[in-house]
Amino acid sequence: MDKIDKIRDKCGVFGISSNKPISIQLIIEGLRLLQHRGQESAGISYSEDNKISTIKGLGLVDDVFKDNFTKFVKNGIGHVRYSTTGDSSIEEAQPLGDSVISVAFNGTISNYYKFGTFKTDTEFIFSFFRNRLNNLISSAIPDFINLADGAYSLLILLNDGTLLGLRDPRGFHPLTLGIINDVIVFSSEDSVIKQLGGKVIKHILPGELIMVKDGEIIYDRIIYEDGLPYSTCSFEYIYFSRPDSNIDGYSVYIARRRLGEILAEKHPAKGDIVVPVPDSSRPIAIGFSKRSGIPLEEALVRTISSVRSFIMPTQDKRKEVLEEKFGIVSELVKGKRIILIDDSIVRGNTMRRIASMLRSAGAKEIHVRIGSPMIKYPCYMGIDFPRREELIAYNRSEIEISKELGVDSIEYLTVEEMLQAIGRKDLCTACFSGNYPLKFRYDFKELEKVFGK
Ligand SMILES: O=P(O)(O)OC[C@H]1O[C@H](OP(=O)(O)OP(=O)(O)O)[C@H](O)[C@@H]1O
Ligand SMILES: NC(=O)CC[C@H](N)C(=O)O
Ligand code: SF4
Ligand SMILES: [Mg+2]
Repeated sequence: MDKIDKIRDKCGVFGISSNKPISIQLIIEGLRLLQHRGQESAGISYSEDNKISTIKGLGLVDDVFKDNFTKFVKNGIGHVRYSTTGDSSIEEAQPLGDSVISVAFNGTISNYYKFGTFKTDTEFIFSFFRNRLNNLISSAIPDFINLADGAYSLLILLNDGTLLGLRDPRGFHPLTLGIINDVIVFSSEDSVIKQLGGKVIKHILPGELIMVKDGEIIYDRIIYEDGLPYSTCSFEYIYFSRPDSNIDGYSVYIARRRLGEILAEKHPAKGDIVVPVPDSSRPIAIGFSKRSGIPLEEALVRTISSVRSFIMPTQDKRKEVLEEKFGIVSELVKGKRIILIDDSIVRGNTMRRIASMLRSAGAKEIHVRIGSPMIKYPCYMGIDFPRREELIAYNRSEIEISKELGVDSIEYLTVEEMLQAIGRKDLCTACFSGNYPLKFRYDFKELEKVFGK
């Protein structure tokens, strides 16, 4: 696999705990609805007769688990992965564990490489807890929180059926607790719980540990508090999460629409139509159109529904997806001044492709407006932007980027405007600002080497 070109997404976790055996299809369904968070591998661990079994495979949830796969279990965890450490091999897929303990997590342990030779940060988590099972709550988890830096929305399954859910003290990525027909569930995103006919009990707080077993909550406490605010990933609002999700009480859809409104106010453009780059930027374009009064037209049509280009593992694959991903309604763009809206630009693959499609279809002018700030720095907290050189905004001005992309103008939001739009100030902005809300200090050259080799 081409590591140099890799920019990867984050993962999705889903866990269940029931007082009577239920079909494992509930976990599969949960993972399917979280597929947008990881398309590299899918897996499930469940406990039965005091023993954990794990089934996992490479590919999409439907490639790994067929419709007729049945099994009745009380407690289990599932995972869809995009690797931020190691490879995308089956050995490194999650859940990762043995017959006694299994772990599934979303995030990146930024300092895992300091604790030994581990292929992935997940392997570090597994080995950390494997030898400390007797004192899990009293010392192992507090010790882990003290030692580990970075992001983790973590599920741990034990052979006796106990299921633990833990969110890191900065709350980088979401983790939600809910109930679906008497079954307690953990899910990366709350929209999935609602879609499956359940109720959200709570957004798990930073540093909060919840323990459930056989459908009952047996422990729920904030076990680590240092008085520092959340540093939730702003990218969850901009791109990763589903628009119908709510993170810590803030709606993703409304945040995206506001990003578009503020974009129109602070970075207006003269144009005939506003065109979103499907899918994630749609609510941003709606906000832009509403605030500017310029009509929205879906001149770009997404032709394959299930694939996100940015999270494909190699540059070739991303280009392949992009070649097939968009169709264009030429009649809408011919001779027109287009205001083209996307949520973010990472490498510029998408924008390059679309700009050339619009030109070929006869667009007169292309003005790009982006619903987030320029991505200039790597991420070591759950998404892999391993090398600065890959990022189109690294060491380039807006004018240079517009030339590089072949568009007439480009403007991004500032960090302040983005925070104002989302309505939260307590967000991580490291990939935009270079301010890393990590516990320890690092030599960033070393991190680039470890994560971006
Ligand atoms: O600059 P790039 O490296 O091309 O990455 C940025 C693009 O990737 C994402 O879309 P993606 O196709 O992953 O998913 P989406 O359909 O949900 O927008 C994002 O929404 C941008 O369109
Ligand atoms: N995207 C993620 O959350 C990845 C989880 C973990 N760091 C892995 O590499 O598997
Ligand atoms: S650096 Fe960017 S992508 Fe990474 S956690 Fe922070 S906001 Fe999210
Ligand atoms: Mg997109």
